[in-house]
Amino acid sequence: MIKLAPSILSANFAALLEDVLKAEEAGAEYLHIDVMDGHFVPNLTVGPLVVEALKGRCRMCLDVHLMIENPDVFIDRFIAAGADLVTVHAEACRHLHRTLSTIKEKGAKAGVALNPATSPRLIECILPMADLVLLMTVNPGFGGQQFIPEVLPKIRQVRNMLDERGIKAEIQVDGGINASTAAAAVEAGATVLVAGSAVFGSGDIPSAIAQLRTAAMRVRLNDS
Ligand SMILES: O=C(CO)[C@H](O)[C@H](O)COP(=O)(O)O
Ligand SMILES: [Fe+2]
Repeated sequence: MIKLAPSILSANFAALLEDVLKAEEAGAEYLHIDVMDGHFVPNLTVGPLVVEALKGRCRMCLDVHLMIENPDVFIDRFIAAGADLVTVHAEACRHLHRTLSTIKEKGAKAGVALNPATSPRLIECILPMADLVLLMTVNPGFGGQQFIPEVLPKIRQVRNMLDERGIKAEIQVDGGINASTAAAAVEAGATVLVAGSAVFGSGDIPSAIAQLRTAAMRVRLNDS
């Protein structure tokens, strides 16, 4: 089953809960919250207050994507605010094993993210402790960018690494995902699709979610 993770990066922040509930009613399983610090990426977004404001107001998995330096400093606060899943960038962690352990000890699921230029070999040793591997399909920092097709072989590579080791972690793809690019990502092995502009920027949230679901399911039906 493919899961959909609309990213609030493209939502209407003046009516955030309304947009979020539309996505939930349309069947989205995760709510993707992009956290940027102006250092790891050249943009600033939201912090734990926004997670806290949404906690208990929707049933979707609160999926926090930390694009920040020194994520260890903030992990506690995001989990206390209600994050169900916390994803850190391998490129931002000096002691990735320790960081993932901390996330799990504090009671959240642990995800590890890789930029388009980073090799999956970097995370080979910690794969057994990851609940999710996020493969960026754009360079992180902004919504509305074009999907980078060169990441597709990397999705396949991570799919094989997980399958060979019998690890059940999800593979999440993030950046430039829409009804046209979703199929290739799912075909390569992705199981969770993040989409910001294609959902919240579409003007019709339920129809955008339905289109993504159809695109993903078509691949699965062709496979079976
Ligand atoms: O992490 C991100 C950017 O760094 C966002 O989750 C991603 O870009 C979603 O936006 P879009 O679907 O519009 O590309
Ligand atoms: Fe993201």
